[in-house]
Amino acid sequence: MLKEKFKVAILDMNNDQPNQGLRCIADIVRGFEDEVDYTIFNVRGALELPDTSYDIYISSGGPDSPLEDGPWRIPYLNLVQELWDFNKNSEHQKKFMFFICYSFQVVCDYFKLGEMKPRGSTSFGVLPIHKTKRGLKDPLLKGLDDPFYAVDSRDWQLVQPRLKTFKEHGASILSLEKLRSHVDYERAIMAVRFSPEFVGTQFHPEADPIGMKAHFLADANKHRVIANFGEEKYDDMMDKMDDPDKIMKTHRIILPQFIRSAMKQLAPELIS
Ligand SMILES: NC(=O)CC[C@H](N)C(=O)O
Repeated sequence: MLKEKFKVAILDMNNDQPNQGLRCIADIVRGFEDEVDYTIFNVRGALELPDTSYDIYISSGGPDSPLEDGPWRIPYLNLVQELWDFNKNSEHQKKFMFFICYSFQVVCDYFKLGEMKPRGSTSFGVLPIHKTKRGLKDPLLKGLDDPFYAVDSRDWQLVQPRLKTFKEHGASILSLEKLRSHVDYERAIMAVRFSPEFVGTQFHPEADPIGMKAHFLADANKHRVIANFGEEKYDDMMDKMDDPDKIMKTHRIILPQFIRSAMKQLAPELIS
């Protein structure tokens, strides 16, 4: 008998801007091509949204303010709420959702988990991400060191978590950005488990060294990074990209592990 494939929806939040993220997400999902079919939806650029018939939803990063009042926002949040309610009301069948960077920010703001605000300066590069106590035990980050390394690229941050709201939702903080020595800064929240099925990261778990390297070797991008962050930061970032223990490891573990574990929960008898 032909096995039915799992349905994956990739929600492209890039607003038609060139980016590396979507190719990386699609590459990871294609790694499961025997088990899944996937469709890409251009949410901000073309107001496309999946219905609730998919099993797994992966929502990408994207440019500009996560508080932007675009026409995509209400329909997008309605979908998130519908999937959230579905999980609450369905005992066995569940919907799985992964929120990356921009999507993480949008949904953390929607769930009112903390203050979403612009940073003093852009955070950009391959940075160490620290696990919290909960993060050390959570299956999302299993197999990664503490700290582990990931691509961070953002002007916004989620700080001052509302712990009461976290508790009410059953959510937990899984990782934080590096401790900054100047005391006035607050550490941004880098990963959240919203529920057993909904998770998100402020960093980019999909980033792969090949794409990142190609992107930053291109003259225009190289010059932009050097002009904004200096040559030292550029060289440091390029070095870290080659290190198999840094973004390659994060790329290989987080999203594939999420997809595998979702499939296992969706149809335990089909996956060995
Ligand atoms: N890489 C991203 O998705 C960035 C998200 C958002 N535009 C920010 O600057 O914080």
